[in-house]
Amino acid sequence: MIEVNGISKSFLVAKRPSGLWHAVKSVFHREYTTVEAIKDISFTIPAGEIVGYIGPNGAGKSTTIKIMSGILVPDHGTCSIMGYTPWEDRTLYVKNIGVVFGQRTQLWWDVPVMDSYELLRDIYKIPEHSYKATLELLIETLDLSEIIHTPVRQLSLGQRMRCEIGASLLHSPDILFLDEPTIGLDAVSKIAVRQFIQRINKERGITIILTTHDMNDIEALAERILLIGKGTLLYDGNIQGLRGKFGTRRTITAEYQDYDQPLHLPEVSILSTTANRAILSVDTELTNVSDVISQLANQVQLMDVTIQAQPIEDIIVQMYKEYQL
Ligand SMILES: Nc1ncnc2c1ncn2[C@@H]1O[C@H](COP(=O)(O)OP(=O)(O)OP(=O)(O)O)[C@@H](O)[C@H]1O
Repeated sequence: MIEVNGISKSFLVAKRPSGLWHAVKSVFHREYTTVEAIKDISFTIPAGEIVGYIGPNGAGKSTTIKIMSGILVPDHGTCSIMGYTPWEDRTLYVKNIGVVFGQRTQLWWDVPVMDSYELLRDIYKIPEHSYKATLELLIETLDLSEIIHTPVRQLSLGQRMRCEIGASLLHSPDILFLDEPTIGLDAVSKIAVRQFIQRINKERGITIILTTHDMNDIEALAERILLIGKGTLLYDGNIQGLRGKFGTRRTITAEYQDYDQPLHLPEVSILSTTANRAILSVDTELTNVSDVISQLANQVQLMDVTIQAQPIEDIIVQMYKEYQL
């Protein structure tokens, strides 16, 4: 459904020197540098998949999404989405996609949300019967009935985001690009947005490309992760693969009867200890968890032990470090 092949994109950026003399000089002679935003990116995405597109700030995520949604033209490479080249067949192509940029709005600021929706209906030439049916469904599933007649500027961020997602789905697209859809939302709204994304993917088979810095979004939603760093694709696989490759640490929390001697646990990082509790970090590539617990049991009277896998957030930080991002 989506085939991206060797796309690259550079931007020519004017150097802005500091100091008055240099600023005056640059009016007559401007120097430029080239920023390579993405380099030779390739991937394919089958219909119905949810893909998390992740990477640190400035990695090239938005540039890729802009190329895939037809806003930018790459310098090299090809991109075929549902048979369209996004930047060439834009008018026909946009009928098949929905785009939500969490930091920007596609709704008219001063008018009620409903008026924006009706304008979008006209822009996309959505037939009245299917518009009504979709609208009803969106009002119900995104809980819009209380807010749809309110001007956008009076909405909270979470309410606006629900309306934005609704707007992007009015024309029943097959593909949805979501750029930071949960940014700035409270915990309850984040969960509501995630559940909705999951639901439209499951029930309507919409393919979703999600960029986010929120690893909980990724854990909740993405079956597959594409990791980009400094414009290059570094990892393409699932979360389990990521854990296997980078998430080798486990945290052991042990509760025991009061013990006032130092613990002897070779190859283990002791994160904290009190008289009756220790938090340990174990690298499973160096030693295994059961050995650590039996060493511990030889020294203290254990009451309770919990073992936690490394949080996905830590794994990502480790990956960024490993790739020097
Ligand atoms: N219009 C532009 N003009 C000049 N440089 C740009 C432009 N758009 C992006 N860049 C540069 O390209 C690189 C990639 O930017 P991009 O916005 O794609 O990153 P990103 O991964 O989306 O980052 P973030 O997580 O911060 O949103 C950055 O170095 C950025 O400064």
